[in-house]
Amino acid sequence: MQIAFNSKLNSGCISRQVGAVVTDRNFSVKAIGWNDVPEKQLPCNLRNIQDLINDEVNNPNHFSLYERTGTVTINKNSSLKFKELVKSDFSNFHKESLEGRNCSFCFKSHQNTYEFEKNQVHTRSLHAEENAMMQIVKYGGEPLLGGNLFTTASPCELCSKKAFQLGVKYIYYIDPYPGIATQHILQNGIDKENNPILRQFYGAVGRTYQKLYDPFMAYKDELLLLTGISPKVPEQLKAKKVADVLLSKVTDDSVKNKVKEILNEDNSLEIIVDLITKSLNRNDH
Ligand SMILES: Nc1ccn([C@H]2C[C@H](O)[C@@H](COP(=O)(O)O)O2)c(=O)n1
Repeated sequence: MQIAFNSKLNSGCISRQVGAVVTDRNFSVKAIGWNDVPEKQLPCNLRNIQDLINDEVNNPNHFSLYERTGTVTINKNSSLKFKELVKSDFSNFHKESLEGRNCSFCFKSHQNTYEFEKNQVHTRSLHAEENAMMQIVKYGGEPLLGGNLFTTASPCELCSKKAFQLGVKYIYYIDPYPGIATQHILQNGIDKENNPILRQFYGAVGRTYQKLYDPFMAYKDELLLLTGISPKVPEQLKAKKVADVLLSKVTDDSVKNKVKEILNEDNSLEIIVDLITKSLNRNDH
């Protein structure tokens, strides 16, 4: 879920940022997605309303033909230009109030208001879940049959249908997204055992995850500081290392055999050190 949580930050949606991850049944990540416009369209957060409503348009291709020239039907006999409606909404806009920040706008909110509708299809973005699932269609990958969908917002009806169709088994979400997806789609299988299982995620995510799992130093170093315990070279190994040096220098077979015999003793290191010390003392005289 942390991957889904992080990926939502890539979203250019100014209404809500959502992140999603799809995995196979073994939780091996197969694709990641976030809600955003189709590739090579301009995300909402980068569009400037002034490019649409000012008569001197700087970037006309930042806005769709509909936004620039389309009309909203008011009733059978009358319609109003979308752009004029937006213009009227922004008639009191003073860019100074944003202190240099970009003034974008949410097409879905405006269009729905003008139509007196609540049509989520008007969102310019693909949903995070569908974007994740479509990565596999776009770039290739493995089927999601029996797999998992992690999403920071529960799936809408459209994404639920797609997850159902792909045979996703478990859907984990953080925030409930309004709608009838669960009762109407996810629980609607003829054989109930084929229904995807929707589970609200519990556990640490975001900054909490970071705080909980990010050690302030390597835990083994912290343990060393607290307990003073660290691995020690066994005495026998030390003896062997010293003996190896001795054996590489000595040519006399009887001395070599003596060294090998000493190595079999429990206190071999002590004996070797003792012998070397005695030999050094002898040389002193
Ligand atoms: N399960 C969901 C729910 C919403 N969204 C995205 C689509 C839109 O970009 C934005 C819409 O949010 P709202 O309905 O709050 O405006 O969130 C999404 O990707 N996945």
